[in-house]
Amino acid sequence: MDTNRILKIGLFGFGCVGQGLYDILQKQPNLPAQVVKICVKDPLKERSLPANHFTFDAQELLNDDNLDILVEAISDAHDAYDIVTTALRQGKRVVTANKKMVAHHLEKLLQLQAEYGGLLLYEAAVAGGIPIVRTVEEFFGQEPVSRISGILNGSSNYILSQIFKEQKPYAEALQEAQDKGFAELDPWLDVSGADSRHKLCILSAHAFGRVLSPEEVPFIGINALSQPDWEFARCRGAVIKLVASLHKTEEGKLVPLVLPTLVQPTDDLTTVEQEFNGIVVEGAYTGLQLFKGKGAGGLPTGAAVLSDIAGLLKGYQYQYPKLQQNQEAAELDKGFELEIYVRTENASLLGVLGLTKIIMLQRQSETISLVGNVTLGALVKYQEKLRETGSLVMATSVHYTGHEKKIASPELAEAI
Ligand SMILES: NC(=O)C1=CN([C@@H]2O[C@H](COP(=O)(O)OP(=O)(O)OC[C@H]3O[C@@H](n4cnc5c(N)ncnc54)[C@H](OP(=O)(O)O)[C@@H]3O)[C@@H](O)[C@H]2O)C=CC1
Ligand SMILES: N[C@@H](CC=O)C(=O)O
Repeated sequence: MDTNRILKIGLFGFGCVGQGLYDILQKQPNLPAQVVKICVKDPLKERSLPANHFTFDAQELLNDDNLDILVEAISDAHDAYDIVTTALRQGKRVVTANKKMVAHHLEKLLQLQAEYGGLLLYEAAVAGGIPIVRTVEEFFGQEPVSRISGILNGSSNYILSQIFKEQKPYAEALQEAQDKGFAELDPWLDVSGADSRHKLCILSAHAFGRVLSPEEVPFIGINALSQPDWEFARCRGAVIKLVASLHKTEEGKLVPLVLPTLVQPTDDLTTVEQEFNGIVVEGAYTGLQLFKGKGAGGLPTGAAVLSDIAGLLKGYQYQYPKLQQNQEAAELDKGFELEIYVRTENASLLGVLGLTKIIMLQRQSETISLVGNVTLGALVKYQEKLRETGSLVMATSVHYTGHEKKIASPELAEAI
């Protein structure tokens, strides 16, 4: 960071990410940046720093004109929105880690920056320490991208690794993800796939020039998985990963999805384990590239925040080149078909999903499992019902292509 005076930072939140940033700044005293004041919520909580470092009043930081940059790293997306929009209305420079807030309010955040001259960066909001936002924004700014897909939630990936590799029960693996600071305060966001969907929406604006609303992205999480699903994966010689994917069809329409997905040993994502994230970007000229790194945790995420701080100091701002290029927002391809594995106790749901090319796998008392093709439109429409009924929808391939009738294993296949 090249500045001739100490940069004064006002920090909101002193949990995993806030503390991560603070610790990095302590580890590198040569950095000309200092956290001057920290705003937190709970006055009764024990802190690792003396009390005079903290305030419980957000206005104290928002009204302090001596602060150069505000860093927002709190767990509450509503309060984060209030803090960030207030700061942007004051024309301030802000870094946020809050993907839920950015995904739900990107249009507004862009408008406020244009209107009041403030700046907002959010590298930490997507894939922790992997510099994917800036890579997509900068490197892929001019090159058409046809697909961006991968593992965007460290907690889910950690849990799946623990279940597959260490044979740990789900609840124990989730508790570990929470203890290690990977999980959200409300871990439903992680295990339901909602957090991955938020990150996919953010990447969409940079990679495809389309501000996707989270409501447009169907999501099913790893919380829907149970024993027969692991068995199905094993029979197919695959592992299960939570994959978020956005690709462009030949007609130029978009297909966004967040689903547990069968990943084969030959697929790039198979090497992405524990809290790591892995993102495959397919560019028109560069072809496929895999970006892999720590997707959660205090230090990797704190490092992403630090890089945004340094970026702001140098006057860096997102240009959203794809948003500038796209005059008309790309439509979603609601008719796009993909092959899925479904397990449900709600037979009527199978009817409304409009599945085609069905292969019945198993019927055990109330539980039915089958493989068939479904459209994106049906998943968007019935995702809530699927979640409510504890049904699982899992993509049978990361490539979403082959609709070929492949029987999972002779012992599972009851009838065709
Ligand atoms: N953990 C991770 O690996 C990553 C997290 N993120 C995102 O970063 C943000 C922070 O996550 P994380 O550090 O894990 O969360 P934690 O739950 O560890 O910490 C949250 C912090 O926010 C504070 N806080 C909550 N509400 C308020 C409020 N209204 N005003 C002031 N402070 C408040 C809490 O205060 P108190 O201490 O008093 O409870 C706490 O210090 C979230 O948006 C998360 O999604 C992004 C990438 C990775
Ligand atoms: N809870 C998130 C934290 C980083 O974004 C995750 O597990 O990926």
